[in-house]
Amino acid sequence: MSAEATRDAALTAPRAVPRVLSIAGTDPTGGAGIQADLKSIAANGGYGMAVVTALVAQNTRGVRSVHVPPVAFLREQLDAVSDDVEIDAVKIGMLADVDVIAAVREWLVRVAPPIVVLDPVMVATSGDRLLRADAEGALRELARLAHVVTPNIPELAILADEPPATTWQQTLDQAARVSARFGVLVLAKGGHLDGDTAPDALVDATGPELFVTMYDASRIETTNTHGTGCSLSSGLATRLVGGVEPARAVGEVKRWISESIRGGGELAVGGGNGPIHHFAGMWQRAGLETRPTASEIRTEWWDGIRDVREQIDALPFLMGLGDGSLRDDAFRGYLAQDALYLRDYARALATASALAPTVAEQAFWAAASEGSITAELELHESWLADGAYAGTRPDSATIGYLDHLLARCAEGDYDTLIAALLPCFWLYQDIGVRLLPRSHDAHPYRSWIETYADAGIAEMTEAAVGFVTQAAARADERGREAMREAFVRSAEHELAFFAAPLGS
Ligand SMILES: Nc1ncnc2c1ncn2[C@@H]1O[C@H](COP(=O)(O)OP(=O)(O)O)[C@@H](O)[C@H]1O
Ligand SMILES: Cc1ncc(COP(=O)(O)O)c(N)n1
Repeated sequence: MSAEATRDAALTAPRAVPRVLSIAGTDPTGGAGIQADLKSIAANGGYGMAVVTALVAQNTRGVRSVHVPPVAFLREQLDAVSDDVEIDAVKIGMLADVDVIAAVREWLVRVAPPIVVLDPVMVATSGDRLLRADAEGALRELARLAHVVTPNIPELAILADEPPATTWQQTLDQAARVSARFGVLVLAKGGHLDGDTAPDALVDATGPELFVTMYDASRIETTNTHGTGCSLSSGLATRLVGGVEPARAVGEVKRWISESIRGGGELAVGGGNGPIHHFAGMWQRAGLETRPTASEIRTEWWDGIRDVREQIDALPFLMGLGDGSLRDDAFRGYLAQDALYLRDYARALATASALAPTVAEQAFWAAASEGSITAELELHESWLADGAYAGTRPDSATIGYLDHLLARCAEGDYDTLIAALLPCFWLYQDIGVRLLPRSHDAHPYRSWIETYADAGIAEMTEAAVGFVTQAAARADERGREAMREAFVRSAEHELAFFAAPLGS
């Protein structure tokens, strides 16, 4: 892509996380108002912000009192947000009185946010007033500045300045009149009608043609409906960002509110009309698990086998290998076992290649398998050419290690298999690099040490560590634990393998 095309794409693509401002009243029990809005915005994928219009002493049983701070302070809050943050959408809830409405109106005209959803809050579920009766006319006029209004049946009646609808058809007709009169989309909510459905309809009578999109949902038998209207409108504002078709955004938010109403019972908050569970579906689908990064796993796993590494270093075999004092027959006996090991290790590497999810990994494990066989052949040619070890049978350490690897192959789980394959790369490369300073021209095991201290081996080890730890970072907790166990077991087998030639 050219630089211009990249920039154009960045300008036209929806911002990944919409910034959504709620202008509303409070609910200290967290189920309605601003507290519900912030949860809804987050649950629908947005970054939530909040300007408080009124402080409401309320709970799930009802409203106790309302405190409206000075309007000048409301203006300061609104400007503090818009002077700093580019706002993608605004949801407006409780406005309390005419002065608050006037301040919000002036700000809306000046700032012109791209999306405005107005929930014409008038009366709480408990029946308490949240808008002074003398402010209804001002709220009606504010509807002209919104893109979508989300009235329930009593609120729709007040917007229409008519008696409340008693049937769903009357509701739709009334919504069409409000839509045409104020030039706004109306999401009419049938939640307050009797019956076993909770139908909603998006009504657009702003042009010459009438468009009605119906959303049928079965009514959920519950008393946990505190804050449904607040939640629906703020979730909708969030989902409208980025030019999403309103009919589609309503469908999405409706499915979300239904699962959140259904999950409300789990919360058991308060003794009245309880809140909905804004994250019920999300928590169920994704869980609450956190995941470590690949580099954290790298450190944790390496530290986790510190004692095994220290025990390997302390083995007489390793000490003799380092200072060159190791007896020749012990070393050749070890190599004969290693040659047996490498043939099956190569098969396990080939299985990892066959199971690999990406071509890069497939190629990597195939190359490692080939390298392993080549190493086996070279061992025979250089150290074991005299045939003295030709009939060697695998000892119990070799059998134990290979059984572990071949069992992981048989399971067919790529992640645990590559975790089991890793210690052979990592421990040998580490030992090679640490023994290298002790090698010299006359050192009897110089070629062995230099093989494992080689830059090519370091590169392959780095790649293997990368593939394994990235797979572990992607895995869920159980999968990651199974990988770690397979890795530790292989490291322990390496210890037994190094201990075997000298009988520990
Ligand atoms: N018992 C219920 N079962 C299913 N959906 C419901 C139920 N109660 C409300 N809803 C839905 O929740 C949303 C908010 O509706 P409503 O309760 O009418 O708003 P408000 O809180 O403004 O009165 C609507 O989509 C409505 O259909
Ligand atoms: C501050 C505030 N705003 C709105 C509502 C309405 O709640 P509901 O969504 O249940 O109608 C409320 N109870 N409190």
